[in-house]
Amino acid sequence: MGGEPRRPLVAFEAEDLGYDNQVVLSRLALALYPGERVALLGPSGAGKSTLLEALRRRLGDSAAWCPQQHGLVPQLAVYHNIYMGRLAEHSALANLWNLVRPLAGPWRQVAELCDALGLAGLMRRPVGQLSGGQRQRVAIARALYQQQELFLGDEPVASIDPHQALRLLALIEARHATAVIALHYRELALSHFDRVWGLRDGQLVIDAPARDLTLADLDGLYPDADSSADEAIDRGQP
Ligand SMILES: Nc1ncnc2c1ncn2[C@@H]1O[C@H](COP(=O)(O)OP(=O)(O)OP(=O)(O)O)[C@@H](O)[C@H]1O
Repeated sequence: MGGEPRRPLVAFEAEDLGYDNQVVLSRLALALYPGERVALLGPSGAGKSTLLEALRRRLGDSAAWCPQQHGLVPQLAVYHNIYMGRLAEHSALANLWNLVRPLAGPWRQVAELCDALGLAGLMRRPVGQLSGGQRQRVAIARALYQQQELFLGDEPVASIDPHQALRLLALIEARHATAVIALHYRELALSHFDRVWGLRDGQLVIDAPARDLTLADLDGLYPDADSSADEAIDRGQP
């Protein structure tokens, strides 16, 4: 009976998050527990990136990070962009050498990720020559390559079609015990996550287990809700 109370990995207790002259999320109170998969929803400008950045600052290097702007170097090959996920683990000399002649171990690991992400055959291609969806998958691969327990993703499947988005989310889930992922597919939020955080008008208005929520609850986050994208996913599923 009883046992140790669960300890959150990170918690905010009535904190204001924002920028110099603007509070974006006021009196934010939430906690992230080990093993939770959280979908972060809300209309554009609601503060999803602001919250993810704050989580990232708190969690530091223990979180794999897939940012919205990707932060890829267009002149460098896919392999090198993914390798950068763990740049800090190697000596400066090893990193320099790797630029000229890829190290065998990292090359194998990156190749395995590229296979899983549908990027096989593109490892030597400069990222600047890839499509938007391919770049997004390189950004996901770089975050997966960090091999952390926890994944923070700022719309990592935004420019990817819903069916592939499902596959990529499954890949992320399989490799991370805990995740917070901003996304726009409401149906996916309910079917593939444990918990939903919903932001609207500067507040966390939903913080609930996904099983307790309906699509209509999530529609309420969006001023001009349209579930057609989600319905498209429904129709496409076997
Ligand atoms: N670096 C910044 N400096 C000042 N204000 C910012 C900065 N980044 C974002 N904001 C503002 O903070 C608010 C929330 O932005 P944020 O990027 O967190 O929203 P979001 O929910 O991630 O939006 P989107 O879905 O469009 O990516 C917006 O009003 C935005 O203009």
